[in-house]
Amino acid sequence: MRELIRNSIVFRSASAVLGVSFFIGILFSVASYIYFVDEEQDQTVNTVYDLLASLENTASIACYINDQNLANEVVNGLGRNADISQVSINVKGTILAELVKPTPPHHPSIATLFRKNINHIDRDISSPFNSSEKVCTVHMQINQDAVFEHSTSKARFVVALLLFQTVLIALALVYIMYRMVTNPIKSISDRLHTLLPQNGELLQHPHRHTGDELGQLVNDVNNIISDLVSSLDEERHLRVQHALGEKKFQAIFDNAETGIFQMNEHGELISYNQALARMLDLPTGQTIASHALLERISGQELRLHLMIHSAISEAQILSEDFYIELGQNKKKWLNIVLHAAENGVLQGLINDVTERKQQEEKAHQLAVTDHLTGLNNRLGLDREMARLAKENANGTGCPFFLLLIDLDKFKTVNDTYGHSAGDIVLVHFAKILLRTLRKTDFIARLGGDEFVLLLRGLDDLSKAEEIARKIISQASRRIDISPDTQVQIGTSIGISYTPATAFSPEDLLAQADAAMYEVKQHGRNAYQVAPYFPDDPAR
Ligand SMILES: Nc1nc2c(ncn2[C@@H]2O[C@H](COP(=O)(O)OP(=O)(O)OP(=O)(O)O)[C@@H](O)[C@H]2O)c(=O)[nH]1
Repeated sequence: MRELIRNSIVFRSASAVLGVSFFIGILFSVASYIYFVDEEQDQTVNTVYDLLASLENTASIACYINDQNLANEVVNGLGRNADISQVSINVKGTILAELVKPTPPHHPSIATLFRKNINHIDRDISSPFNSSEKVCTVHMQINQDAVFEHSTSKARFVVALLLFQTVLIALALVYIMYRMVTNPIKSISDRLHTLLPQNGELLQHPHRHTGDELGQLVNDVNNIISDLVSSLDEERHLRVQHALGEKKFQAIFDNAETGIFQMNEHGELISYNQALARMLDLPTGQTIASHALLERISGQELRLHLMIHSAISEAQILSEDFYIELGQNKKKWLNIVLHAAENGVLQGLINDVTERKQQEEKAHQLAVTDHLTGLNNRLGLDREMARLAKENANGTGCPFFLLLIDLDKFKTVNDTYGHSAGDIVLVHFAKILLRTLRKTDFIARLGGDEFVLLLRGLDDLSKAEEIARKIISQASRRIDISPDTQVQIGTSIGISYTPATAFSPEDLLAQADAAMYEVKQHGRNAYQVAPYFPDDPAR
């Protein structure tokens, strides 16, 4: 509390005014004191001279006629002056009259610094009849202490008056400052302490300060308060809106069927909703399974990291499908949509697209399947050949044999027994192929009675020839097209080969086709191996 008072503007301004006033007052008082002491001492000496002048004629007569009584009167007259301690009249070295007064002991003080050094006055007295003839000398000893005491008492009075005036002016100044400045400021400050702007309260103008600087200050503070209150109202309104938005988002986040998540730039989950936990088969609980997504898409992490990098660096919304396995026979396709939010945080959505993927797969399968035999069709072959060509070019492929098969005299079956009989033959032949080949081999019907086999991973021509022979043998057996009708067909096979190096699918097929054409030319129902030129740059 004492500290508060000491720091208050009222206390400090009053102290400053009083301090400055006293300093100036004391300065002027000291100057006035010195001046008055000096003046008074000069005045005293002048008075002594005046007194001597008034008695000079009497002294002149007393000396001239050598009248001791008259000289004593002059001496006593001069001696009545309190500032003279000793008077004597000397006539030609002889004292005619003398007065010596007892002097009190001298007490030195700091004030005596201003004392003038006037010891004595000697005055030559002229003859009453001839002013140029000196008849005697009057010697006066000055009582310096008396002169000084007399002078300082007057100066002290003046100084006291001056100090009193200073005190009065200082107090008046303090009072005026208190009434006009510090008290109004204090009342504004006290009001500000208890002001409740949210209740619409404003500062009041101090009494008689409406139009001056303090009035302006109050107006400005009120304007700031009003602006502040309206800003606070706006902010409160925004906060409410924000809270509502958050609630809505939280409801969507909790109840959405879509998985919603946040992840960091390393692919670690920061937060996710229930839908995502269900999709990834995560245990429900407080702990965030941060590595769950990376674990579930095992083997495709690089794709996710590339996606994260692009989302951040290109500020794009990216979408990709990922394949996950949740235990045995529980496979899912998830579509992940990702975009960078801020500070390396990414937001994303995950949808289960397993059904769509399955339909796509079905459609794809349908597109590459021969409807009659269930084998691959030409499109299927083209895609498979393109895939193998890419693998071989990348160095990740394998050698294989291509067998191009064309049934012999198939047209006759169609023409003799009808198209459906031809279909039975085609399906029968397809079954032979499926029976004869490994699961890893590829079988396609290009159309009509033309088939292609890809014996993958096979590097041994004798084995390819053995398979060709087996097919020819099995296909040559009679086929029942109805309980009482049988047909027999033959097969012509052209064989081409590629090692695990880059190859041209068209060339490989053309080589087999040429070999097969040779077989047709030379009696059919046999196989022919296309010549293999490992150094042929055209391969
Ligand atoms: N049944 C049936 N016949 C088809 C189908 N697609 C094409 N064909 C017929 O299959 C026949 C194939 O003709 P070719 O291979 O030229 O006749 P081919 O008698 O085998 O002659 P070579 O090969 O020289 O022995 C044509 O008659 C086509 O109409 C089909 O899906 N089903």
